[in-house]
Amino acid sequence: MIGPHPFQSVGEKYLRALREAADVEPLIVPGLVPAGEIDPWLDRVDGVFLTGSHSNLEPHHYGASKGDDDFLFDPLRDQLSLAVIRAALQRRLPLFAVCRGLQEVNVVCGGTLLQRVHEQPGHFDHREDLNQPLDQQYAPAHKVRLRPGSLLALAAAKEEVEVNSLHGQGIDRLGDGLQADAWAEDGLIEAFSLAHAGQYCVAVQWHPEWKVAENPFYLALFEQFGAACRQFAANRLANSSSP
Ligand SMILES: N[C@@H](CCC(=O)NCCCC(=O)O)C(=O)O
Repeated sequence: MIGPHPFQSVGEKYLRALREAADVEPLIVPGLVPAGEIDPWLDRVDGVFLTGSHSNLEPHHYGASKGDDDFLFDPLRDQLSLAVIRAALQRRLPLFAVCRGLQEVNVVCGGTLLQRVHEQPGHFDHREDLNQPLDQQYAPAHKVRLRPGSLLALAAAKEEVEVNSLHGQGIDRLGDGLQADAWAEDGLIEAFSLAHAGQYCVAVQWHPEWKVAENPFYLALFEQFGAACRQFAANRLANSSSP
């Protein structure tokens, strides 16, 4: 809501990272597009990027009940994202998911979420301090261990990196066909990819779009996504011109 009017918006930092780091041109799909009408949009793109959001997935999407928290929900986002993810997986479209986006892909693949990670025994608080300036909120917050051989480990050129952390929810059960690629020190899965190698799909719980040009690891993640989109576009062209 901006004043009395509802708006649909996307954070500029995501658009900058896509244009300046991935070197792709973002197209913003309105949340009003019904799930059954996304095909014409997906026919025109070479990849899908899912942003973060302060809102949470409605728990019924993963068989859980709403707690008594005053969580912010966004059913339009839910219905659009979940439909786009299903179609992107079916089309083998490159898929890069950040924070809420990771949670959405996990749920589409049959996984579940912890609604309050900080209340789980053995987990620490992964939320940002909203009273701090943005540079502090998006500063490196904890280490993650990267799966050897993963695209993340390739991007980092090492097996442990520090990442920012701005989320109250997280992966409980990892979805079918997904492989964990990063773990926080408290064991929380912080990133995953598809277990099969036939499609670029990287989902991370942190925010690599933040000042992406100043962080070689974050930059490499967007460059990988941009390369995957261009490969998809080249394959599409080759298939369309082959007899
Ligand atoms: N609401 C979910 C996901 C958190 C998230 O995506 N935060 C993004 C903050 C704003 C932004 O940078 O886009 C959770 O709390 O786990």
